Formats: sequence, C-alpha cells, structure tokens
Amino acid sequence: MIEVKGIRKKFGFKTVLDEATFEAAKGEITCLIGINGAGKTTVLKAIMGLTPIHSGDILIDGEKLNKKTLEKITYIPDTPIMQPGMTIQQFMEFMEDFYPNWNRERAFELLHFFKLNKGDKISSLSKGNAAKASLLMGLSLDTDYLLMDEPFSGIDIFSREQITNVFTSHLIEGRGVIITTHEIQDIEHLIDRVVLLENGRVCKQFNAEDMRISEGKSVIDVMREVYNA
Ligand SMILES: Nc1ncnc2c1ncn2[C@@H]1O[C@H](COP(=O)(O)OP(=O)(O)OP(=O)(O)O)[C@@H](O)[C@H]1O
Repeated sequence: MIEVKGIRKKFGFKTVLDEATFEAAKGEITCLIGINGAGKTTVLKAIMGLTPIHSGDILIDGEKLNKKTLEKITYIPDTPIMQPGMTIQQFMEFMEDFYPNWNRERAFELLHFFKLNKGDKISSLSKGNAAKASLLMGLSLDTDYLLMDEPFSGIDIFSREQITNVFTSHLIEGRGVIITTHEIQDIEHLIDRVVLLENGRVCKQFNAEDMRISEGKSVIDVMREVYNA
C-alpha cells in the first residue's frame, strides 16, 4: 500500500500540494485526475523522493521512504528518458546491467506485445513507439508498484489501445499502479480508485465500481460535477 498522508509542497510562495491525502493499494489501479497544474506530477515525484515535501508523510507498505522502499517502485515519467543514440536492444542491455530486478523474459514479451523492432534507434522512434519503449523499460523491472505519468499523452488511438491492453494483461497483474491521465475515457473501465485533485488538494476520492453501482455515475460524470465542466 502507498499511503500519502497530508503532504504539503511549495514552490517559492506557491502551494502546489496542500494536505494531499490518499492511498493506493497493491493489485489496484488508482487514477490521479486533475486539470493542468493541479499537482499530479508533483505527487508522483514526491512518492519517488524526487522532490522534497514540506510536511506530511509518505509510507510504502508502512515504511517511510528509504532505499529499500524506493526499490519497490518504478516511475515512468511522461517524457521518456532513454539514450537517443542507443537501439532499443542496447538500452534493454543497459537496463539489464544496471538493474538487478530487470526481468528479461518480460522485456522480450513486451517487445512482441508492442510490436517494437529491437534494432531501431531510440532517436528514430515515433512518439507512440518511444512511449511504448519507455513503458517496456519500466514494466520490465520487477517492482510492486508502478507510477505512470500521462502514458497516453500525444499518442494515436491504436497505440493508446495497445497500451491500454497492457493494463488487462498479466504484465501488470498484482502490482499497485498509480496513473495520471487526461484521457480518462481510454481507461475508465480499468480504474479501481479515483483521486480528484484540485489546486493541490484531494477534493474527492472514490471507488469507480462502487460509484457506478450506488450512484449510477461514471468517472467522467463525477469529474463534471466536481470541476463544474
Ligand atoms: N520545478 C518547479 N518550479 C516551480 N513550479 C513548479 C515546478 N514544478 C511544478 N511547478 C508548479 O506546480 C504546480 C503543479 O505542477 P504539476 O506538474 O504537478 O501539475 P500537473 O497536475 O501534473 O499538471 P499537467 O496536467 O499539466 O501535467 C504547477 O502550478 C506548476 O507550475
């Protein structure tokens, strides 16, 4: 379980996270939603210890962030970070050398799943294929939790479908996923928990299935209510 407890974060005088509190369980997909600048990426970076928080706590399986807890999490940022001069295969080998928890079998499975060509240079990849390659690198690490920032950003509908299919496959099963996206319609049917952020505050959180059953509302219906859109 990832527990985010009342975290506050300021950049200069601007408060970007204001007592944000939510939990993301293992085996569930938790979707962080909010308009541009709501604080979604900052939350993910705070969970990874990449940006210091001013107060509050972040616990991973009950423990405060430390080297061991960070090894349980993979962060896939919205802009792929891969060596442009390398081919996909060379970068996979680099990952294997660098990370003891690299799962080579899963990496090759993902290569086929995404129909990527391992001889292609990273710099030559289209935006969609670069996003898939980045996902491949992240998903091939054996970790309990995955943080994915905007995996669908700027990607065509077919690639989005392919990426969505990963969520229903054994490649993610059992892990805890926190995803941020503006493309809710693509993954609405897959989401377990929804956390709505507004100006750095969690303004509503709910279980997507319970919401559908008890109030007959989709995630988009709730978003319309909350954001008055
Ligand atoms: N390094 C930084 N220095 C100053 N302000 C920052 C920095 N990083 C983020 N911010 C500000 O913090 C706020 C939250 O940014 P964040 O990137 O977390 O939002 P977001 O919800 O992920 O937005 P988007 O949907 O556009 O990706 C924004 O107002 C942003 O301008």
